[in-house]
Amino acid sequence: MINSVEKASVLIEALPYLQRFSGNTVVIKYGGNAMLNDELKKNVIQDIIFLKYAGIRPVVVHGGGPEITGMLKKLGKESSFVSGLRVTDAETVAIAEMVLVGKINSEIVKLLNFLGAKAVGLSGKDADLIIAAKHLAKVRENGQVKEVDIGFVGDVLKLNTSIVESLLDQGYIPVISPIGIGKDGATYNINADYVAGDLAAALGAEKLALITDVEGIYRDYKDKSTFVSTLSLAEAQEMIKTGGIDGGMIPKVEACVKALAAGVAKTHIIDGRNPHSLLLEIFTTEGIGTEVVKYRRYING
Ligand SMILES: Nc1ncnc2c1ncn2[C@@H]1O[C@H](COP(=O)(O)OP(=O)(O)O)[C@@H](O)[C@H]1O
Ligand SMILES: CC(=O)N[C@@H](CCC(=O)OP(=O)(O)O)C(=O)O
Repeated sequence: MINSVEKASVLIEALPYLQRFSGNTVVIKYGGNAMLNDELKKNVIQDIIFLKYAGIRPVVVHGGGPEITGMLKKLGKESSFVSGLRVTDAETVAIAEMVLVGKINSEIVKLLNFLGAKAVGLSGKDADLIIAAKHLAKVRENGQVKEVDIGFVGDVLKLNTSIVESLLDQGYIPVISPIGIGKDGATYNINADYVAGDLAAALGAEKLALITDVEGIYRDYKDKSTFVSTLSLAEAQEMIKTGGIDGGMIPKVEACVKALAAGVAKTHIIDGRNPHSLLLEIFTTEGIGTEVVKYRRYING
């Protein structure tokens, strides 16, 4: 148990961060792998509500990859991924939309409201929030990059952020599903990390936090002693090139790169399996995940 002096020092440690971030927008990507049990879900939701009551403007983009995979399996469809992205045929995009918008979004909104916030769920189709274009996956083969068609997988072409800004101005927490609408009228399945990165850039957010199910980034994923707490943009890009970062971590790091390039001050990859990791990353000096920053010497907050 910590004593009262220690308790007070924990609160005081948060003061400069509260002063600095109050009034700023923070985009939080809540990944499907960090939603696997109710207790952890509650912790993440409480952290988001804490941010709101600390004067921060949180925007939530959620994933749900494991639930989509589970539903496809129930329907007799196997999932496959290319460079961390789901191969998405017409049937799969309909199921992904159903799971993301119909199930996961409404559950997050319910929990936020139940635990004391005012949240509003949005699909990328609402108010044309996410206009998408077909994404071609990039595959590295013998040192060459090849583009592969993986179906109804989208890139963010344009974000109409005014609906998000209006909701924030009225005190709501927007909760966004990574489903986009194409100019061709087709529905696109977009990796939630990309939506979060683009949204952080478009909103001029202070921070982008990606909540997942690993401690952060490892230089060598197989060797847990190689955990990195701070990574520069250039180092992260080099790790993607050399294959040090692969699978589901690729879209995360690419999202960080995009947000940083657009002026977002810091991006964080955080382990949602650790209770209250979001608060610890934002309001304590050491943090607990990996921060990806423009330059390594950026150490202030
Ligand atoms: N260098 C790396 N450091 C950490 N994780 C990595 C690395 N390279 C690949 N990964 C993989 O990325 C995964 C996280 O992505 P993903 O499973 O898609 O998460 P989410 O569902 O939260 O978006 C990790 O569980 C790990 O398997
Ligand atoms: C194109 C693509 O891969 N879309 C993702 C969308 C959900 C997502 O991003 O969920 P996580 O964040 O939990 O991985 C998918 O179908 O799984």
